[in-house]
Amino acid sequence: MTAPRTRTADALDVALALANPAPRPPRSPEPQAGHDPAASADPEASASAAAVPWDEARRIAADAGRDAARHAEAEAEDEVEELPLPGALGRRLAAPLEALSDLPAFDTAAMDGWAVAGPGPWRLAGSGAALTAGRAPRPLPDGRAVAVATGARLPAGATAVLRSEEGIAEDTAEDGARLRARHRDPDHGRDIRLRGSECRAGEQLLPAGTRITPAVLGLAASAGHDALAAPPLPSVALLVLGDELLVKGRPTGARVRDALGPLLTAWLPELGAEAIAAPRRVKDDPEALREALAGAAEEAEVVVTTGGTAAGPRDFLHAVLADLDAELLVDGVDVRPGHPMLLARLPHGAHLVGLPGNPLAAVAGVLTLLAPLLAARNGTDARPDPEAPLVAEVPGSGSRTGTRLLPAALGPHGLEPLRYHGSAQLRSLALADAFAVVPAAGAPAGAAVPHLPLRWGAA
Ligand SMILES: Nc1nc2c(c(=O)[nH]1)N[C@H]1C(S)=C(S)[C@@H](COP(=O)(O)OP(=O)(O)OC[C@H]3O[C@@H](n4cnc5c(N)ncnc54)[C@H](O)[C@@H]3O)O[C@H]1N2
Ligand code: MOO
Repeated sequence: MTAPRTRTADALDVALALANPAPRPPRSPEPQAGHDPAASADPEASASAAAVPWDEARRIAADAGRDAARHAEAEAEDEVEELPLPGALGRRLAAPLEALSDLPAFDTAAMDGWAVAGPGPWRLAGSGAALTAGRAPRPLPDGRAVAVATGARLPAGATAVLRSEEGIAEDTAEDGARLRARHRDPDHGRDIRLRGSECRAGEQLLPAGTRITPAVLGLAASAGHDALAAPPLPSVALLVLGDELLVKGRPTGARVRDALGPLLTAWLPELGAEAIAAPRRVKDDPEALREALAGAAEEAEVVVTTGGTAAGPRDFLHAVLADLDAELLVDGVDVRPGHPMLLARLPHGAHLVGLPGNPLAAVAGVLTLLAPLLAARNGTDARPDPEAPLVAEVPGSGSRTGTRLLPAALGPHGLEPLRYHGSAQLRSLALADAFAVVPAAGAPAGAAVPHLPLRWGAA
């Protein structure tokens, strides 16, 4: 994707290139640009001993999603809804999509010109007015031609379409209007879309479970459907933790804006899930968190929390999960950012994805745990990550271990890591096309590395 270069070139130039020296932020004594305080404070010291390798965390999340799919399958039948076409977008087909008619439903002109019957020259039928799309034509006797527009239903007896640029129509005194081919007669069947050449009525076009994309809506409409049957998407309850978070206005005093409520709410449909409600704000208080989690687990298949995953004085997630007898499937992942992310199974079967509070770390948590969980829940097989060369060196991360996920622009020469990749920073993410997956030791320019595409696309 090269568009960000042209559309947002200035912003991208600022964000590009890990190796470039960072501009000094205005009126701020804080270091910036890859020297995010949260990222440079060495969390190794208190990192969970149970942290699993990044790939394994993704596998565990996908396994959990498959479990959830088996569980959901039993209940899905009662919940299938018939949705008018636009409303079914993003869901999955409950049943195979069948064609309700032949496609095309009739022989159709593929070009503007004349429908001809048999070899030329031809007598031009009718008043000379063209058959246009939507009109039912009368049969065309042998030796006749009639003007047609692209998409028009062809008359019975038509053997080919002669394109307008290939034919010469002239009025003759003795015989009325005549048509001849400029060079040679069209071959039999030329520029005719035959009835049923795309599909026959009753034919299966797509299997059950296919994601309903704009293309699927178009195909369903072409094939005669007004509505599609689809079970609801997995439901997600979003709990945003942190007394310091503001929901509007500028960051003031010691308080910051909640970035994750808006980001995650908007991302869920693309991840194949539906939020049950607006993000719920939860106080930094263990009892409030316990109640919120227990309530959310009753209402939603997946509970997503933000913040409170670490071991700070106001981080209560671990304690509350223990109190609820949750089973921790992943407790910390060997990845930066996003290290303290977690995945748990709550007592009545709902899954909980605990995203770190630092916003870029939370996004890493979505890609590592939530996306594989939901994809597998929706029956999507994991595909190998695409690879692309790094256009610039990524230096090693010193004493730190773990896979690194770096927001990157994907251009014609490969992946260009972006500068603002600190775990509290979203500036580069907003311009990124993908996360480059880089080992802790770093990688030289030109090395092919896997990447996780951001399907929303920054272009
Ligand atoms: N001693 C240690 N401290 C920390 C470690 C560690 O291993 N040892 N890990 C660090 C890492 S890595 C991360 S990531 C964070 C994770 O912290 P929490 O998940 O507990 O998140 P909070 O403490 O609640 O918040 C962290 C940070 O993020 C801001 N935040 C929270 N929610 C939002 C939101 N919705 N929108 C915008 N910003 C948000 C919050 O204000 C804090 O600044 O822990 C490190 N610490
Ligand atoms: O570095 Mo944390 O990993 O700030 O997510």
